[in-house]
Amino acid sequence: MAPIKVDYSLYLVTDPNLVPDGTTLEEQVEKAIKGGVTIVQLREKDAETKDFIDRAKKIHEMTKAAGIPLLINDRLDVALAIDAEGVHIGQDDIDVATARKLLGPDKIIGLSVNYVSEATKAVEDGVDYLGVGAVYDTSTKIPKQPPIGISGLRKILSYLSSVHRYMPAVAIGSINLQTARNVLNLSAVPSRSLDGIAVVSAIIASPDPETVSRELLQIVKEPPYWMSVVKDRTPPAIIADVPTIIAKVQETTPLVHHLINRVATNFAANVTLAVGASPVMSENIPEFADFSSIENGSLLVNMGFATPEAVEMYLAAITEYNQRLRPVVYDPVAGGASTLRKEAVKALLNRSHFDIIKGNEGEIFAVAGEMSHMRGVDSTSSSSMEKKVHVVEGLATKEKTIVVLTGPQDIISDGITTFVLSNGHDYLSSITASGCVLGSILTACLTVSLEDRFLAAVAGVLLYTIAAERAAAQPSVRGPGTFVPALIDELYLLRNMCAKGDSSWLSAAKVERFVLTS
Ligand SMILES: Nc1ncnc2c1ncn2[C@@H]1O[C@H](COP(=O)(O)OP(=O)(O)O)[C@@H](O)[C@H]1O
Ligand SMILES: Cc1ncsc1CCOP(=O)(O)O
Ligand SMILES: [Mg+2]
Repeated sequence: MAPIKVDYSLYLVTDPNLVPDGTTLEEQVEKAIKGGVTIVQLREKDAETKDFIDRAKKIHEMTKAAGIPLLINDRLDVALAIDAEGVHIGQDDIDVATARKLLGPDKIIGLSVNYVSEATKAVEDGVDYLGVGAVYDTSTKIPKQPPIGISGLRKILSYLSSVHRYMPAVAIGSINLQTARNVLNLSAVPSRSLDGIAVVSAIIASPDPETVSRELLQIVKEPPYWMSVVKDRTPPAIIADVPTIIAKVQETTPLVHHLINRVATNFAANVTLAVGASPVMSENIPEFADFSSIENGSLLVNMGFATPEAVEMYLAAITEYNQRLRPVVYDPVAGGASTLRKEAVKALLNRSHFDIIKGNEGEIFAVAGEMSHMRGVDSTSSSSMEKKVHVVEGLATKEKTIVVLTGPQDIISDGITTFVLSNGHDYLSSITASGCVLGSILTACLTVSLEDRFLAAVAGVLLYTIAAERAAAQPSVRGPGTFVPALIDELYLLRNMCAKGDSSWLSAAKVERFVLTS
């Protein structure tokens, strides 16, 4: 068993093929150590033994001076030759028992695992830590296994949370400044999270390993960025704060970057303007970095046209917004309607953090991995309210997000507090994109209420559904065709009333708190 309490927070893995021109591996490692890496693994797949030992001795001088462990990848002879603090071995390398026999009880032995079965055996064999992954596609070695994604990480952490003794675990596989937060926070399960991240090219290939290391270490040490303090909530307390949110949208005109289907585009742009926000529809990957850098900007991912190319485009945008901690809303349109869309939902969940996930019953059930009944974009299931709330709360807890399940009654939950809202009008189920445009409004409200996403969701749904009721009551409205323009008008009128401090329209709100009894 490793004798020392090892800090696995920022685990540098070297790769001689990634060193930028004009510098050396030794220089990159030295800068990374200055930047705060907490453990180093020297990996030399092609070096001659003598060269490997010479390099290992140099690097060991650096790590000893910094008081951090040096592990040798796979080669026990090299580890013994320089008296390294331990080794890291793969599934196809020397077995753990033999390594332990050769190295003794005081050296660190780490093992690469992808699956719970491998982790189970590793625990039985008495390794000191697990290297889990590749989480994402990795360019630093030919993957023997497909990437395991966030879901694969969660499976292993769930298993480790049940193990009698604490087993440290680090994740590896394309972890960098864009993906580190998601990997650390989305993989966490109750009572267990990663002990650190293993990083290769993001540091070794960097022109500034010291700064990158420092920024990565800061991400590892910071609290989960979307943890909002969840106070106990009652409908009157929340409704009282709704006008502030709607007035702030008008005051600040948040930019809502839409990735949205062609059916809904124009309607969504006009609804976004009607509530006082500013829409931009762009599927142009090269401009996502610019858009996600805009202050007061946010992203709506509407999966209406879920082609494989579109999914890649969604992921490109989500990565940019996640990295900049800008809000992202996900509308898994028709998420349960086809095998391709079910796969798309999994792919997006595996790599993204969403601040709100909004959909009809079939879509939310599909995202939650429940049996989903859909016909095209429409939900054809009608589960009990208890069942729907159970699914919504479970999804909100698992994805650390706000879930909005829409229908004749809307359900909003952060996993702890759940509201059922009963406003709206039948015409909303007679027009297309009625759910899509709610996504635009939710995104606008979220942008001005990042510290309280639950409130943002309640504000958006109430604004939309009460506007729908008022629009339907207009004498000019005789059916869906005259309803849509009246709805846009009502959204515009209600946000102006809020801007003038008049929230009398909220007296129509029908909001109940729902507490599961089982
Ligand atoms: N039968 C209904 N009566 C009142 N409001 C409804 C009804 N069906 C849907 N809505 C409202 O319409 C909006 C879109 O919901 P939904 O139709 O479930 O979305 P989607 O169009 O994505 O399937 C929600 O705000 C919801 O409250
Ligand atoms: C009809 C249709 N087809 C692909 S996207 C879309 C619009 C769906 O809108 P909503 O989810 O609001 O019903
Ligand atoms: Mg929809």
